[in-house]
Amino acid sequence: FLRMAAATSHNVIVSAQSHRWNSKNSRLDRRTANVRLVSVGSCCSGNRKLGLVCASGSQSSVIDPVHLPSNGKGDHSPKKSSESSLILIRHGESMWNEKNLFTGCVDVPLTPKGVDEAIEAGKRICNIPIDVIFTSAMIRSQMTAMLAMMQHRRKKVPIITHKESEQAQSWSKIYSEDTKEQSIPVITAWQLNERMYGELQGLNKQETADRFGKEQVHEWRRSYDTPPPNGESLEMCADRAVSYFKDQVVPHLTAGKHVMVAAHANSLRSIIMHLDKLTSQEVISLELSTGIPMLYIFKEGEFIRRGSPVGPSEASVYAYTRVYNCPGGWI
Ligand SMILES: O=C(O)[C@H](O)COP(=O)(O)O
Repeated sequence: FLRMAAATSHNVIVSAQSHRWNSKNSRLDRRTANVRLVSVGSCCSGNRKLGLVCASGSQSSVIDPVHLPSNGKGDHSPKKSSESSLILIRHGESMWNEKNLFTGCVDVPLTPKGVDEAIEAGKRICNIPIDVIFTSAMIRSQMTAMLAMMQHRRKKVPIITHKESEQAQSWSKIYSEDTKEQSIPVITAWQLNERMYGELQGLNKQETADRFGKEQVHEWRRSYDTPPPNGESLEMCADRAVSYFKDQVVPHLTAGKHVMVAAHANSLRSIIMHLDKLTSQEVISLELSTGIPMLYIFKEGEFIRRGSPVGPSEASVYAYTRVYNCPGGWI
């Protein structure tokens, strides 16, 4: 089956436990089978999943240089990847998500469940290289980024950079190159904040639907160009979030840096709409779950979607799947 799948120019991912991985690997002729065998397990939770995922599309070479498989000539030197990874993650459940309140630009923290979601997300991305982190100016996205990074295998310290004034910049200076090397800059940006929900902020979503009608509230929440009362439409949110992404995030990817962006449902929907070239109709069905990391590979100016990492792979090639969230959207 693997040879047939590979012969039909499909990239095939076989996710199996490491001992099965080795047995399959010994039987396969790696030169003919464009097959990626990964052992999907969690570096932390210990649970392992068996499954076969056929993924067509280009093979990612974003491999952690620490674990590079030898190329058969005894050469273990890290292969410089011509690709960068981009991780997008919506914050974990917030205290107003739990109460089903419209949050928008109100700055509320995570719930304990949201903390757990951020930690779980960190386990799933703990082997994916990250050189710089972007968050919104809101605590729920910053908490998510920090908690996720606590799980990262490299154990680098994420440090929020302060450039709001010359004094803030000078007073937060790090005077050791080694320490800087062991840090990851976290850049906070209001442009990545959640869309401003106007007069809906603080209202209960169900009560609002009862009052204004389900269709009207769905249009406010999911349409591209209909703003909530005195709030931002997705289009208005995209004007700031996508512009910031292009001007500030993409240059890091172009320079070969690996980036994580922790933000919000709608600021990320606007960015994903841009990355996936979704129409204003298609974006209506795009829903993002809290705390689920999404991986893109940036190569030669293009973004290749890789879905949500199902877990760190011991073979350090990242098992990823296109995970659908019914109905219609994906996470
Ligand atoms: O701002 C909020 O209420 C949530 O973060 C997202 O809300 P939505 O799912 O209604 O867009």
